[in-house]
Amino acid sequence: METEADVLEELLNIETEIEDVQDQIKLLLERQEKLHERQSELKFLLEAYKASGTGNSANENASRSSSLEDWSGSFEWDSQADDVRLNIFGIPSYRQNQKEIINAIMSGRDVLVIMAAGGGKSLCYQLPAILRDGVALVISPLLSLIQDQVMGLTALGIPAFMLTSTTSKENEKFIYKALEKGEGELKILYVTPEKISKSKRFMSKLEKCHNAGRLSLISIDEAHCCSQWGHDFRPDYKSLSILKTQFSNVPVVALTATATQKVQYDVMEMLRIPKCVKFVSTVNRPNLFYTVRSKSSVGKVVVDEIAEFIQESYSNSESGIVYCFSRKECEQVAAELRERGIAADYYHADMDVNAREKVHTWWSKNKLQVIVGTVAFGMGINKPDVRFVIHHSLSKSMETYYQESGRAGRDGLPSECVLFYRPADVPRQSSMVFYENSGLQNLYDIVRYCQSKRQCRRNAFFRHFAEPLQDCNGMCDNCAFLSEVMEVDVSRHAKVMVSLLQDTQEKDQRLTMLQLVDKMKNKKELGSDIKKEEMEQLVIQLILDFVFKEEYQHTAYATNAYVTIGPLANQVLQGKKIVKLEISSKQKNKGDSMKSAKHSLAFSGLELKLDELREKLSSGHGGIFPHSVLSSQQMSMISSQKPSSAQELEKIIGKLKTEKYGSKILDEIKKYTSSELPDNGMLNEEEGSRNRASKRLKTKKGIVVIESSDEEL
Ligand SMILES: Nc1ncnc2c1ncn2[C@@H]1O[C@H](COP(=O)(O)OP(=O)(O)OP(=O)(O)O)[C@@H](O)[C@H]1O
Ligand SMILES: [Mg+2]
Repeated sequence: METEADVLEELLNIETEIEDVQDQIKLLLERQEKLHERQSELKFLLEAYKASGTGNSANENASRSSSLEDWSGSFEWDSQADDVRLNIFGIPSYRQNQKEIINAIMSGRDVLVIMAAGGGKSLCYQLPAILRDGVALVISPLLSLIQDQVMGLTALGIPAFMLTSTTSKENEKFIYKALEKGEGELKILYVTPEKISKSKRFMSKLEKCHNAGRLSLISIDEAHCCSQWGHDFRPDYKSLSILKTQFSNVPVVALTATATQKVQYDVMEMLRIPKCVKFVSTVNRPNLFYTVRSKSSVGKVVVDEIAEFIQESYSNSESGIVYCFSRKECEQVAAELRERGIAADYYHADMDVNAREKVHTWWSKNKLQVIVGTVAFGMGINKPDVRFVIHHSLSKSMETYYQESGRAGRDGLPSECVLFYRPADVPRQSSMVFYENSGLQNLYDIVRYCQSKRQCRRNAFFRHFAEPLQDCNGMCDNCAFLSEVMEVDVSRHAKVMVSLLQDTQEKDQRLTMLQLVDKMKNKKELGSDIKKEEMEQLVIQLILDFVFKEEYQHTAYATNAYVTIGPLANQVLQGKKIVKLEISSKQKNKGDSMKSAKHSLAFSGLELKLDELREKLSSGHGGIFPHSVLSSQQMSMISSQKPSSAQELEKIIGKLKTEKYGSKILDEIKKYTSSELPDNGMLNEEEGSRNRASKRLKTKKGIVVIESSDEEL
């Protein structure tokens, strides 16, 4: 006979099972949504393959243009464009897609450019701005970006101005006159989007300029700011739709470093350029070496490791960035790096604008080696020769990590991106992002990237941005050290962990990740075959696998993250789910990964001399940035070709720079070559490059040759 108690028990069991099933349904629905998203991305890719008619070569398709028109052919402006490229910009050849984009703009078409950070988007609109008659309007979101650009263009002798809150009355008058009456020399005018949305006066002058046929093109930089789906939405970008409405015959060029399909459509719609020619270059940055290093739980040890890395690999003050989680952490890490002899300072949103600008400028002028920043140190960074970006803590998504790490190596030279990861940083981040739309999903994507010791880091980016896979060329830690990883079956540990958590929950108690790991240590039956760090890694693995989930509770001071039972916990208990953990058999940390990536990172003796010279010249030319005088690439070309006449030098840096700095550069080359040892061409020891020569020898072993040149960027 069934008693009331029996019925009650069965009812309770059924209710628990229903909850369990509901959790699983939710999970499956989420999975279905992700699959749908991926399905549409793949369909798009397939279309792109078909449209380009190039079969299935990933590399060919890494660069896609949505139009069938051929923009790489000959055009009437070719020779003039080549002349401006070399003799004004000092750029010896085009990079991937630049020529085609320039041709499309010159033909009067609207254009959407998706090109990785440092790919060379600026040239794509600056060169047509010079070739076309009239004034080009450039909209850029940040004052600091605008200032850098105007300063760089002015140094090249290009009449570029900005109209912002910092513009003098005199310059404002000049600009308005130039717009209204075509008086004075003005080729490129930079404004922030607020100028378009808020200044009627400006808009009326712009209309006059357009009516007189003098508005040559409109360029919208960092165009992802238009979209709410982008990572940096700016409401003022919305008002830019007026530009195409008012000036329908003027070509609009929208440029951004990353944009998912959704963002691309949004940008096209927002800017009213549905028929634009779209140029999508690969997200691949072949010159970046990606590494994830395991992070100690002791703060001082982490800073020691960062300092050691910088001092070992970048002892000549090559620039870098260290990203931290919080403002307090930034200040602390900067101070500790300074204590260890590294010229570092911090940058975050709590500082006043002047202090921030000062730190940024010092760093841009190589007077400070490292900026320790929060995410606030973001879009305005224009420095091309950042050699390393270190993440002291986890980023909140793959997209932000791609952006932040992508600030390294914008000049195309080998650079490193190192992320210090420890599982305990996950709840720290998740308690900040869990309330954001897809916040946890995005975070778990980057956590998967960090936890993996096998998957190519680069491939993770290709997958994320729905791009065909390309070769990594050994340019990530996992590709370089694959053989040192074992997969260990930890199902037994997972089972114990699940039951432990279930018991705790039944007692109405909660556990954080670290508390759970602590309790696991007391489980005698497991012995000590997996270490504490691996146990932490396992908890995160189980969260990623839906065996556990995170839950949050607000206190007066913080939001705490707890680990609770997830929808697939029963599968582990019933032995239906095998849990595996990737464990390194050897510490691959101690910088060996970096060494394999080193590829002539160090300047040679002559480059070092040129570096000193550009430093001097830049302060003598109104304090422009050293890289505006000579880029790292130009220094390297000069040092290998050693031109001995102005004509030879011109072929590398163009006429304008040769006229300005040529005699000093040639003097430096002459001085240097006459001090070289006559017999074997080895460096004079005294010239010996502050350790660089010996460092070169040390790092020459195991060089990974990056086959890409500029063309592949
Ligand atoms: N064809 C080229 N050859 C050599 N260097 C180039 C070429 N085109 C651009 N550069 C250099 O590359 C660096 C990056 O260019 P640019 O600032 O235009 O990048 P970007 O695509 O706008 O990147 P971001 O998204 O970070 O703003 C600059 O120093 C620029 O002078
Ligand atoms: Mg740019």
